[in-house]
Amino acid sequence: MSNYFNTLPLREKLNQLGVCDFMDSSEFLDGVNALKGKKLVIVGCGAQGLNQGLNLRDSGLNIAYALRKEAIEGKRDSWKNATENNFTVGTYEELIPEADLVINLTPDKQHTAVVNSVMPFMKQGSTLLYSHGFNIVEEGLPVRKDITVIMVAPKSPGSEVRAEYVRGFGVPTLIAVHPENDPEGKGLVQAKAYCVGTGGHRAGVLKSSFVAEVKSDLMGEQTILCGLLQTGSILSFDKMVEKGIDAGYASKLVQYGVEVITEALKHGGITAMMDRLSNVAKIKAFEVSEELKTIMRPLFQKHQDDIMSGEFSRIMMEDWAAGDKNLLAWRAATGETAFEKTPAGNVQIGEQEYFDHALLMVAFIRAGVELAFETMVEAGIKPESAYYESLHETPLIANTIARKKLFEMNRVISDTAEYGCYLFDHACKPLLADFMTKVDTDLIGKNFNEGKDGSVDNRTLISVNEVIRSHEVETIGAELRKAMTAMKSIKTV
Ligand SMILES: NC(=O)C1=CN([C@@H]2O[C@H](COP(=O)(O)OP(=O)(O)OC[C@H]3O[C@@H](n4cnc5c(N)ncnc54)[C@H](OP(=O)(O)O)[C@@H]3O)[C@@H](O)[C@H]2O)C=CC1
Ligand SMILES: CC(=O)[C@](C)(O)C(=O)O
Ligand SMILES: [Mg+2]
Ligand SMILES: [Mg+2]
Repeated sequence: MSNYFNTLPLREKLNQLGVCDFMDSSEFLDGVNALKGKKLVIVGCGAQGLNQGLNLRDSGLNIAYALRKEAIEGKRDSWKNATENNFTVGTYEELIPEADLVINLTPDKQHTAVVNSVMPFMKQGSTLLYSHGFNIVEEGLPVRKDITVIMVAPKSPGSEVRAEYVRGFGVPTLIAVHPENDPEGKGLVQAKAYCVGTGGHRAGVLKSSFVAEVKSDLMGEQTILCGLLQTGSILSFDKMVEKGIDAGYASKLVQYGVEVITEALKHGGITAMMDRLSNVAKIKAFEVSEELKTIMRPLFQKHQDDIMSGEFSRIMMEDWAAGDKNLLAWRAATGETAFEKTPAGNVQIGEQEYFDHALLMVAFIRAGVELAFETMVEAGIKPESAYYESLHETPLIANTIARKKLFEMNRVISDTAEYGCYLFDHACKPLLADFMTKVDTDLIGKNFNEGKDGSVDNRTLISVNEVIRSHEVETIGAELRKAMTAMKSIKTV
């Protein structure tokens, strides 16, 4: 086995990175019919496994879970997830031979072992489905040639795949067929039907490639979605406490603020988020985010470079071989941060206050979304894919932080995302050290508008608005949000 992407000539690399066709809703009129009556067996019942299974069953499909023997015998959480939700549970031997579709929702680090143990039981002409392309692209696992290999990748944490479906919406999703494994030409039809089953077609679907999904998903999760939300949360909290702001207030402002602030982003892009600030605050947040973009751009580019070259995968797989030594140590260290250990205070914070008292967080989010988008597009990822991966998924990740802080985010996201999140956080904090020495409570903790008469220079404001609104993430976002007619507002505070 070897990194599939690195075996491709440059032309083919760019070709596969650039596969990205927005699929019109008329492409999904056949609903789940292509999979109706088929036996769908999900291997793994964790963040994606459970939540996709609940959606698929509600969409009328026949779902069962094949779990490893130790999970069944040990009544592990995956067994509890499946049985408490009244799903049929069995072993590979019991369920895989009858399966028309085997859905591999185990951790990426286990994929080679899992697929090699499941494949011998898979019947001729069955299909293997992934929700992330790591095993195929970064490890190059060869799959039996009679098996169709497809991907349906929700651009969302597992918990929100379910939450948005229950709201009558869904999450943006990338679908793909592995060019090396589509012997009967049925991959796309099955991927579309599965995507309808998860509700993804209500939010937006891109016909993508395994390569494009991996190289964008790793970038989004390591930078804006998890890495910068972690770094920004910790730095914002620590600064407020350093400056004497009540720790309970600081904890609540950060924990719930990231959700409130990004809910505006979800509905109206960076423009809508920035418009929630007063004119004088918007100009300040713009200036701060421009400075943050300058400081962090090289780090975003390094993450994308390491993802493209395979260097990220190499170092992460070294940690797999070391029994997740770093992942577990970094997870424990995150749990020891003051932010994680300080409960949100029993204090009332109004929805607008989350904006007026947290310009720094608004600036972090604008800078991170734009940098992730720009860096992905520069690397050959198409704007539509970059939008889903940088802007739209940020509020979905923020929903997990609002529930139980960074603990919940790092629990729900994949171990792959969690590992990349910590890598970014460890590099970003020192990068921002000088910048943070200049930050005071006007930017985080207190009302920026206090003591100001609100006057601004018109030409400056006009110019700031123009820069914000003309960014490509805003123009492509406005287009893609037109298709999100079922998007619902969530109750944030
Ligand atoms: N988490 C997310 O939000 C997203 C994840 N993905 C992708 O979805 C896939 C699943 O990730 P995620 O849902 O986070 O995974 P989780 O870690 O949440 O769940 C993994 C599941 O696999 C089982 N499992 C673990 N090791 C093995 C093994 N060796 N053999 C068989 N089963 C095993 C676990 O159960 P037990 O240990 O009890 O056996 C658990 O049920 C990954 O490819 C990931 O990249 C894609 C988009 C988002
Ligand atoms: C939730 C998601 O989309 C991630 C961050 O890519 C993941 O968990 O791997
Ligand atoms: Mg992702
Ligand atoms: Mg991921």
